[in-house]
Amino acid sequence: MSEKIFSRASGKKAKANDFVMADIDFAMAHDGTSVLAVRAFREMEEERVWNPEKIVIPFDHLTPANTDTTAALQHDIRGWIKDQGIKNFYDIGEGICHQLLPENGFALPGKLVVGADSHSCTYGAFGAFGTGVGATDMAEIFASGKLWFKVPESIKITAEGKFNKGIYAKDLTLKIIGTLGIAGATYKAAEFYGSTIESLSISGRMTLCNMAIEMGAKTGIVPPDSTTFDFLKDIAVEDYEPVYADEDAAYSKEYDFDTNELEPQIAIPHQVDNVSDISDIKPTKLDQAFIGTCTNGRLEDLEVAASILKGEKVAIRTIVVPASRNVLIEAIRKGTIETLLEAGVTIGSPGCGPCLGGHMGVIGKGEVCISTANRNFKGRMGTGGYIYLASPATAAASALTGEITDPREI
Ligand SMILES: CC(C)[C@H](C(=O)O)[C@@H](O)C(=O)O
Ligand code: SF4
Repeated sequence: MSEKIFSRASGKKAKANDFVMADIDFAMAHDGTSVLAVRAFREMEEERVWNPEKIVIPFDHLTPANTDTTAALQHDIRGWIKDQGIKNFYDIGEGICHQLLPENGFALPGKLVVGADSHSCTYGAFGAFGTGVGATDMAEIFASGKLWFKVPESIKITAEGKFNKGIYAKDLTLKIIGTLGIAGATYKAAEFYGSTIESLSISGRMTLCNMAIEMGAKTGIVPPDSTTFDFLKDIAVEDYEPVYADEDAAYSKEYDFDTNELEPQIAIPHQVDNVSDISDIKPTKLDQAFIGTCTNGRLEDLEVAASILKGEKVAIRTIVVPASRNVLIEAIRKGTIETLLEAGVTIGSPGCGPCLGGHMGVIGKGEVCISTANRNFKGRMGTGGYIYLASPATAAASALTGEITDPREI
């Protein structure tokens, strides 16, 4: 799939390990990285972006601004965006970049979608080649619409079977990363196949592809099917042509997972591949639960949490941050937010929230948080804190008891 996408984007037959200069279909930078990309763009003495229609800028990481420094930087970028005529600008409260690009039809099958954020691999859920680059590379894209790539080799990950009750895409994702390791897929494109993958909703596929970078992958890709096309029906911003791997496509490695007996999975601090079945986890007291992020802040995730918390009261600080304004509105319409509020949950404004420790739920020294995010690095949510990663169901069940709890036992 990757060779086909790069062949189209570079205008010549691209094979794994070739170096190509590729045309970017859509480019994204957020409030954090746009500051650095625009600085580099100015240093390069560039004046106009190559195509304002192709650039998408969501403000999500530190929004609403947490300090006067952040506010001033955001003010400057808003001016630049206006000046450049960039219409696809999503200001505070609209949501997380990796939620907004899909919701607004920029993540499309067969496209090359590049973001100045490591989790841009999320767009692979739609059969795009989605990948993250540094801010200076993004400045080059802003200027020319092109960037060089080494075409990655591909690995094939097949998951067969049906989840039992209480098991979700996040559990499969953590299982895969725990098995391959944080460097298990370095610079590879991970293609996902099998009955489990086919049965995943768009939301579940996004959870899976979102974390491809956590095993070092350049991207994760799910072949587009009717689930994908239904989702994109009225929202795709332009025409697209899906690509599929050939029957005899070469993979540098293949992995098989049986999901019939999968248990809830937990990633233990401070590494994402330090993954364990929940039944092997020692009793662990918690100070906070956080449900949100580009990994698990969608409507489905909030609904799973609400179904567990309905009519109950949380035992610890519990923060829910919807991934976008649309998610929040839908969750209000369906009564999900009311259920969560009645259970004692704190709702944050759509965006990254405390995911990377900037605001809205940072944890203190020695504190322990169960989180639905994608990273549990040391200090990420606050110096001296401990982060356990899990599904929204496990996080909600744990919020009720105040310790890591199997959602199948609630
Ligand atoms: C701030 C940004 C550069 C960073 C990333 O690229 O991933 C952030 O989104 C994260 O999740 O750590
Ligand atoms: S929600 Fe977290 S992982 Fe996702 S883009 Fe924001 S900071 Fe990065």
